[in-house]
Amino acid sequence: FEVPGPRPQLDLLFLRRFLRIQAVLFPKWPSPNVLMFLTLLCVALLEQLVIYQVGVIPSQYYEVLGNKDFSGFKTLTAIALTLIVVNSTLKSFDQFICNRMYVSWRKSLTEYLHSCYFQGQVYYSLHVLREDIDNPDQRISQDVERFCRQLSSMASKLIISPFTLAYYTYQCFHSTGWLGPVSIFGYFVIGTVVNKVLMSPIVSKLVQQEKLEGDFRFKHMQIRVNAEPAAFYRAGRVEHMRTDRRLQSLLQSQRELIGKELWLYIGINTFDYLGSILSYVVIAIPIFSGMYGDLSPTELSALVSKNAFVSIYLISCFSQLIDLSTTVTDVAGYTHRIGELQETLLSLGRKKKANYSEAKDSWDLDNHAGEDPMPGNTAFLLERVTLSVPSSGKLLIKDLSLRISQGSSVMIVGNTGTGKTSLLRVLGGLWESTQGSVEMLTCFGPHGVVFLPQRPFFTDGSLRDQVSQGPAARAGWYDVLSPGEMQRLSFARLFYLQPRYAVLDEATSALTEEVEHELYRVCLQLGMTLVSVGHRASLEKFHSWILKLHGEGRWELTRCEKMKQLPAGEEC
Ligand SMILES: Nc1ncnc2c1ncn2[C@@H]1O[C@H](COP(=O)(O)OP(=O)(O)OP(=O)(O)O)[C@@H](O)[C@H]1O
Repeated sequence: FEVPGPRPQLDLLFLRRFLRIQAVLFPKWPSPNVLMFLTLLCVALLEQLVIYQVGVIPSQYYEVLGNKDFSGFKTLTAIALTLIVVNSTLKSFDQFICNRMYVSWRKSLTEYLHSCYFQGQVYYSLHVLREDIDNPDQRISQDVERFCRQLSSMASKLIISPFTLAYYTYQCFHSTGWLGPVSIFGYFVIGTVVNKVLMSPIVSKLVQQEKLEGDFRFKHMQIRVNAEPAAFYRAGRVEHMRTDRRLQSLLQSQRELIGKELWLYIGINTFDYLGSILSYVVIAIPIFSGMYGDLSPTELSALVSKNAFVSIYLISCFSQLIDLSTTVTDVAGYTHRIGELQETLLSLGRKKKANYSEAKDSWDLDNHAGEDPMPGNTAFLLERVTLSVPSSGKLLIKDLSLRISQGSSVMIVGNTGTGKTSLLRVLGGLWESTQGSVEMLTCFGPHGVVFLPQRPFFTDGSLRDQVSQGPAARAGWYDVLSPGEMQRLSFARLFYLQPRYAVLDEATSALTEEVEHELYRVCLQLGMTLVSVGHRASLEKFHSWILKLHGEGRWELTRCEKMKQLPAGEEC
């Protein structure tokens, strides 16, 4: 397995992708996400103020207890209890805002990706024509979820760190001189460099593991969707083996990831424990250099306690940042996967926009009684079109010129794999022609063209939705209806929409000849012009032209003499 493109790492590409995602999470001022982030910043700052107060309480206890001051002890205890209540309330709010932010980020990022994914037919190009982006569905659902969860879990620590670092550096400088902050900063720089080296291989491993996770899930989905044919073929044993094989490679990748993480954990834990010793070394230096020679033992222990808190806290601020390394590697891995998807979606979207007008693409089902937005009686105009299979380059049709106008129905025939459906894909804007121009001069939907693909499309929704909205909740229409029933339902949709042009790709293959005849008759009576792909010769009489594809680019267009004349007065 190789991740396509550059190996995902903690590099400039990561930074660029991360910033691009941030622009989606924080689109403008004042968006709810920005406001939530600022609230989090305020709560985290307040929290730090209280933590500082709580932190210096032990040193005050030393003083009060050393002087046997009972009333001071009572006051101090009351203050400590109040501070603890305030602190825990603020901490809980901090967690609450982080969780809300996670949901809000997930909403923004997923909705953004959805808008790119469903725009034009980008989802089609992504799944059918692009092989470099694995499991886009998993990236949108699972990777975005984990990215937002991990990012929100480190949000409050990250936003507060510049403030706490600045404050405690000043405090540390105040009590230990320049030696304290300089040695702590030096320690942090070394820690970061070591961690960066340990983190990079984890990021690329994580990206690979997520791909294998997606492949494993996809295998289960394949079996779920094709449960019936698989059961007829008795495919259980083979599928069991194949699914287990995917599981094994996923588990192997997880083991390797854990192995690489071990070194990172060793790094993090070593720096954590070194940090706790470092704080006492930093305090010891002014003591041994005789700076506090005139203090009594009680005063000295109060001072040591206060200084220890300041430098321990400064070190712990840095340690917390180093502890975030594992979260950062996760975030970086997901950033690369989401970033790759975003880049591909945007480039596909731009390409689609350049080739196709959005106005022709969308139709509003509730308002289809209005004016025809594209008058004229030609639906498609093909000029010297050459068509090849995008992935293999196999030539299907060469130099085809064709005008499909109202009243001149065309039937496309030819052997298996000669490119009949591919020609419809070009008409529908799913594929691009290799040469020549394809113009669609009408819109999709009730006033223009409706496509009935070879596999009818049903989604969640009521029966009424299936007919009226076509391509809109009851799950499992595919499980409930027989192929023939699905084809009949597709025609119900066609008769409901009554478009001027209907493109039918073997739309009656599962029906009897009588029913097929009846359905085609109704189509003509409703004034539809048909572009059909079919194998039965009995269909020819419903068309004025026959386009025969011979494969390898050759084709033949003939006029059909058998065009059926509908008896006058025949009602549908
Ligand atoms: N997404 C794809 N990727 C690669 N090759 C494809 C793709 N879709 C179709 N092809 C290939 O293009 C050729 C033409 O396919 P097409 O679906 O147009 O055939 P057809 O004439 O409609 O066949 P049938 O009568 O079986 O429906 C076939 O060889 C097919 O394998």
